[in-house]
Amino acid sequence: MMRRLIPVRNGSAVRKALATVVTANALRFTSNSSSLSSQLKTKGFVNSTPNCSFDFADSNALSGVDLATDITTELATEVDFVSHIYGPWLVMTDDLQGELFVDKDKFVFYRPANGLGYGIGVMEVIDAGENGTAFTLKLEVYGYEQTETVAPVFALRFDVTGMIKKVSSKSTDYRTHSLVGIWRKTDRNPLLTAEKKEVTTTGQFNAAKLEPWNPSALPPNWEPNRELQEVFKAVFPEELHLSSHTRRALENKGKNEGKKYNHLQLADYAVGNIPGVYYIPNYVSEQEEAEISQRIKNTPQELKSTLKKRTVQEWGCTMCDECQKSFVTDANMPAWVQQCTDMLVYDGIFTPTTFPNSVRIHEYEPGEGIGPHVDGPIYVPLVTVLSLSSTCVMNFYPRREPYPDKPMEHYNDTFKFSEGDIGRETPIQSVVMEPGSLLIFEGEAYYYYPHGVSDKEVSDLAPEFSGEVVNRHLLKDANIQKVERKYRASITTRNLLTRCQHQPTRAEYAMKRAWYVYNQRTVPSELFPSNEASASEPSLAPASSPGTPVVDPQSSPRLVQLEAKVDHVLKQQEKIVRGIEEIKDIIAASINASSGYQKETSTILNHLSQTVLELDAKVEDITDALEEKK
Ligand SMILES: O=C(O)CCC(=O)C(=O)O
Ligand SMILES: [Fe+2]
Repeated sequence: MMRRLIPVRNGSAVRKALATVVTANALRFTSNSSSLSSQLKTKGFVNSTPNCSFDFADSNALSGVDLATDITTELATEVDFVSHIYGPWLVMTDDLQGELFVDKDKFVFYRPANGLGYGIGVMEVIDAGENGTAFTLKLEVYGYEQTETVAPVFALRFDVTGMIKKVSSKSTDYRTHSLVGIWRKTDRNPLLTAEKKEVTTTGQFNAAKLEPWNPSALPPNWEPNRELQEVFKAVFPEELHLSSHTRRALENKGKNEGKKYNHLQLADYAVGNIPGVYYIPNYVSEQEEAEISQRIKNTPQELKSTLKKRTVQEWGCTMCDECQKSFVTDANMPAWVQQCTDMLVYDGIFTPTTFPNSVRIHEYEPGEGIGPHVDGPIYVPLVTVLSLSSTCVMNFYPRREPYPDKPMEHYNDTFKFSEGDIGRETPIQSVVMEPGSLLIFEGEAYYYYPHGVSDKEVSDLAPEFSGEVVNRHLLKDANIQKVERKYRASITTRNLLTRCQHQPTRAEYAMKRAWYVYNQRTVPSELFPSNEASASEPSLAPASSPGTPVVDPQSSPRLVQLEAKVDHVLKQQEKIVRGIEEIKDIIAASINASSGYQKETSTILNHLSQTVLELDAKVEDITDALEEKK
C-alpha cells in the first residue's frame, strides 16, 4: 500500500542494499558496441521507436573501445524530466528485456524484445538533492510467446526502486542516463504454483536511456476514430449510466485490508469444484440490466451476424493493418459497450495489461445455444459472461487435455450439441445464470473444462442432465429444478491475444485508459499529452518536484495540522457516503422506479458517489505520503 520512497529513508537497511546496487556498473551488457546491436538483433529485438539507435554510442568513434572500461557512471543530480527521462529506454534484466518508453505523464510502456505482450506502469522521480535522484517504477507486464498455447492468467507486477545515474563515455562526448535499482516481482498465476499463492522474487534492475532520439519523429499515439464515435452516438443516442461498480466499491471500502483500491475479491464468489469458476449475482442492477438489454436489441441488424443457433455482435478488435495476420486492439466501440467493460476493470477483474479488447454479445432464442467448447489459446485465459433478459444454464463438462498434436486448435471439435463427443457426456457441474449476474472463469476452468449452453427449450437441472448445480445458494430460487428458456442475451468479455508486434500504440492507448479505470480514477479526456506539450506533473502520485527535499525537518507542526485535517475530511466523507446511501434508500422506497425523477436523481447521486471515491483515493495518497514522512 505504501509508496516506496526507499532511498530517502534514514539509515535503513534498504538504503545499504541500494547503495551496493547503485555502485554496480550501470550497463550490464559489457560487450563492445558493435556486437551489442547484433547481440540484441539475434535475440529478435525489433526496435519499435524509430530514430533511436541501438548502437547507442557513436559506433565508429567507439569501435575497438571496451565499453566496460570506457563508460563511467555517477549519481545524477538536477535531473530534468523532459530532457533526461522522457523517451525510450533499453531494459535488460531477467523477465524484462526490450524497450521502456516513458511518456510525458510519467507513464511507462514496455515493449518486449523477445516474445509478445505489453507492459504499463508509472514512474516517480524523487530529487534527493546532492544525494542524487531516486526513482520508483510500478510496472505491470503481461508477456507470452508467439506460439503460446497456455498463456498466463495474470500479469507480473514489478516494483522497482533505485537511483538515476549519469553515464558518460571517456573517449567520446556520448552522454546518457541509466536507471539502476532492484525490482520486486509478484507473480500470482495460480497455474504456476501448486499452492496457488503469489510468489515474490527480487532481482537487479538496469535500464539505459536510448540517446540520441528524436521526439518529433515519434509515431502518433493511437486515437479512437472520431467519425465512428459520432456514428455510434447517432445509433445509441441515450447515454448509459452504470453505477453498480461504484456502489460495490463504496460498500467494500476498508474491507480489503492492505489493498489500496476497492476491488472486488473474486475468491468470495468461487463456486463448485473446478478451480477458477466464480458467480456474482446482481452484478448489475435490474434497471441497468434492462438498459443494457435494450441496447443489444436496438443494435442495427447489419452489425449482427446470425449463426446457426445464436446471433452475435463483436467489438474491440480489428485485423492488423501491417500483417493482416493477427487481431489487434480496436478501442472503437460504442460508449455503452465500453462502459460495460469498464465496470470489469474498475472492479479489478481485468487489469491494465489484460484490458478487455474482445466483447462478444450473444442473443439466443428458445431452442438456441452454444455447443460445448473451450475458448482456446487465443485469449488471456479469463472470461466474464454477463447474463441478460432471462435465466439460463452454463454446463461444464469433464476435463479434457488440449489436442497434443494441434494445441492451437483444441476448440475445433466443438460447437456441436448432443451430437458431439463432448455434448454426449454428462456435465460435471452447472451454473444457473440469472439475469444481471456475472459468471467468470479463468485458468484451469478456462483451459481444460469445456462449457456450453444447451439448445434445449427446457434445461433440466437434475444431476443426470446437469451435474451438480454449484451456485444454488446464490440464486433467487435456490430450489429451482428446471429452466424454461426464453430470449436471452449475454456479453462475453475477454482479452484477445495479439499475435504480432505491430501497432503497439493501439494496446498502449487501451492500457493507459484501463490504468485510470483500474485505479478508480477519472479517465482524462486527452489520454496522451501532445509531443510538444511540456511534461505534466504526475497526475498519479504525489511525487515531490525537483528541488523539493522529500524530507523537510522543519515541517512537523504543519504535518500534525495536515494529519488532523485529513482525518476531519475522512470523517466528513464517511458521513456523506452514509447520507447518499440513505437518500437512495428513501427514493427507492418512495418513488416509482420508472419515473424520470428517480432516474435523474440516481444519476446525480451516482456521480456524487464517484466523486467521493476519487476524493478518497486522493486522501489516501496524502495519508501515504504522511506515513512515509514519519
Ligand atoms: O453466451 C454465453 O453464455 C457463453 C458464450 C461463450 O461461451 C463464448 O462466447 O465463448
Ligand atoms: Fe465460451
